[in-house]
Amino acid sequence: MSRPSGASRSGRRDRRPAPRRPVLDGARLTAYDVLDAVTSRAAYANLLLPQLLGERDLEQRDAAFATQLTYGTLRARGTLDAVLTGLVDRPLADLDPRVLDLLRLGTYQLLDLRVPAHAAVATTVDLTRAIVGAGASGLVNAVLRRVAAGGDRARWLETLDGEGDDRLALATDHPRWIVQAWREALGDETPDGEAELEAALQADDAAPEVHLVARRVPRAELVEQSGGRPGPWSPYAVRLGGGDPGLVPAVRSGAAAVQDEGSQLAALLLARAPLDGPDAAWLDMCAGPGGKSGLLAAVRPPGVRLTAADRAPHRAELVRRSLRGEEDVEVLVADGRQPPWAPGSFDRVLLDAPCTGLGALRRRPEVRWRRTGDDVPPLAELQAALLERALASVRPGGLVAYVTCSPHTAETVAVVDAAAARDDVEVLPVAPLFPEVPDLSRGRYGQLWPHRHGTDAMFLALLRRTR
Ligand SMILES: C[S@@+](CC[C@H](N)C(=O)[O-])C[C@H]1O[C@@H](n2cnc3c(N)ncnc32)[C@H](O)[C@@H]1O
Repeated sequence: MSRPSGASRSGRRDRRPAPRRPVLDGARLTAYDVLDAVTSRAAYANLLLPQLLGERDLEQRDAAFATQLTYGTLRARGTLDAVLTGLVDRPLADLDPRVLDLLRLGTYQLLDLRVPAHAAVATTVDLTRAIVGAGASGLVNAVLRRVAAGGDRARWLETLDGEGDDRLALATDHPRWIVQAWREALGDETPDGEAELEAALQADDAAPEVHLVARRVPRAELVEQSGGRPGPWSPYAVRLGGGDPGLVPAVRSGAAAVQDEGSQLAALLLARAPLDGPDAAWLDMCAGPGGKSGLLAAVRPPGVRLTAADRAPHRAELVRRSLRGEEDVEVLVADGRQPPWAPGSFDRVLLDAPCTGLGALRRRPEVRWRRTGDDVPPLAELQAALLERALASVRPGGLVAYVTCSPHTAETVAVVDAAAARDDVEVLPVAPLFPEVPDLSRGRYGQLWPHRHGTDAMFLALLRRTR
């Protein structure tokens, strides 16, 4: 995987004549540029990295290495910082942020990749000299040599000597508060306790498969076009082993799209639930960017009108694009807490609530360190307010599906339990609607997990307004 500095053929800076400077390694430079953007302007690696890889024309092998470096370094930040803390003579927060990112990049290679120590150190020192200056490169050289002398991750974990959740947090690259949130979320449904907790945490560290949704194309045709295989749970899902989904004809035409199979089940929850009485008006209350609306539009029975709303105008615009070509749909820019529609207007409402997104940690390597436990209470308050309005938006007897891409108890069970305590609300168990999906029950609700289902950790709940 590694390449000595000087062997790179790619990256704009590589091609510049630099007689007295080392030729920079394109993969490592790209990884550094993403780390720097994540640190300095809160960029999202999953959006920026593909853009840079496209612009820089890296060879496939280098692009794969850049991806591994970027995602691995971002995910492992807690462990890397724990190692570095003991080796730098000042608080890490007092370092030049560029130097800290370079130290993390080098340390990740030493701990987790089979990059020879001399290559990991030398290439990081070269990068530091070019990006920050010669003074900083001395510090990076000295610190990385000490990291290398401490051995790989397993040896460093012994040295750091954490116990219980601290050990688990370091070993699986999660902040401690997320370890605790996962333990609580797995709770009583966990047959093998700690072993499953560790499996759940480790699953956040593996690259997810790409899933497609066959909206307006038979799934068998999408399987053939994409070379994928049918997803096990959603009748519309195709799981790809590899390849660029953008090249699949049905994706290009809009008849199919990229969508996690768990998100497909969340939309199907609303569509599948049995309903007495009229069934003509559906609402997707927090619809942007329109993934679930797209599937709802495709699977609704004839005669159902779909309204999709989002507070953010640019997100509503994405919903419009996702619903292009669909008839009998309406897209609104609206705050679900103060909706423009009259109470009781809908037969079914999907509330895919804004949440921490902790259920999609596989896709966003930096999110686990960007989020903190303090983010949860204000979101839970917003979720409760939106759920109250969602219940007011359905007619008596109407259904509300409450879903989040987070398994955190405060955003899921606690929000729905509080609403279900009302005497005009009834909980409908989720698992019987998906008999094909094993280990779905979280009490009366449903919980998908990457380690169990190969999906994002979507939470699913179904409520009926009784009067
Ligand atoms: C989890 S995302 C929805 C994802 C979407 N259902 C999909 O499948 O593509 C939550 C959305 O809620 C929107 N949102 C946040 N607060 C809102 C509010 N008060 N009213 C309506 N939408 C809101 C956000 O703009 C965001 O697009």
